[in-house]
Amino acid sequence: CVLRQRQEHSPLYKLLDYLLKNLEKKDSQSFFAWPVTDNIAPGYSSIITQPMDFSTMRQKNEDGAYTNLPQFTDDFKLMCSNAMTYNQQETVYYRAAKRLLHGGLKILTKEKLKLLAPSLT
Ligand SMILES: COc1ccc(OC)c(-c2cc(C(C)=O)n3cccnc23)c1
Repeated sequence: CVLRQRQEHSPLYKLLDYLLKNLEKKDSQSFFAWPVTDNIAPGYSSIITQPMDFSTMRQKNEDGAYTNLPQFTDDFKLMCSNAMTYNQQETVYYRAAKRLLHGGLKILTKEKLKLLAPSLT
């Protein structure tokens, strides 16, 4: 059998993996861990045309689909705004999304992060 060369991960991959772990910690109820299904959220797939969740973001990072930090940040914002579109303002999901968005953007837009090599942002 051909020995699979262990793929070295790029600096961007490692940064996004680190950021993902920290963002997922903010979702203590795992509302954003997996894709929202029409079973748990009636009509979801006809209202939300671009679904996004942490497991999809993780898979995209594994696949090398992110080539810079803004692409990753866009998916994070999409995930939160989907929840603030589908769910009414007074729901636990809307509030969780709003909290996650603000807490997450603080990490993602830190000046320190932007000082990283320009190729990462
Ligand atoms: C109550 O337990 C769970 C478990 C997983 C969920 O989404 C992956 C959700 C969930 C997550 C969402 C979102 C993110 O809109 N949602 C909306 C309506 C009804 N349920 C949800 C809830």
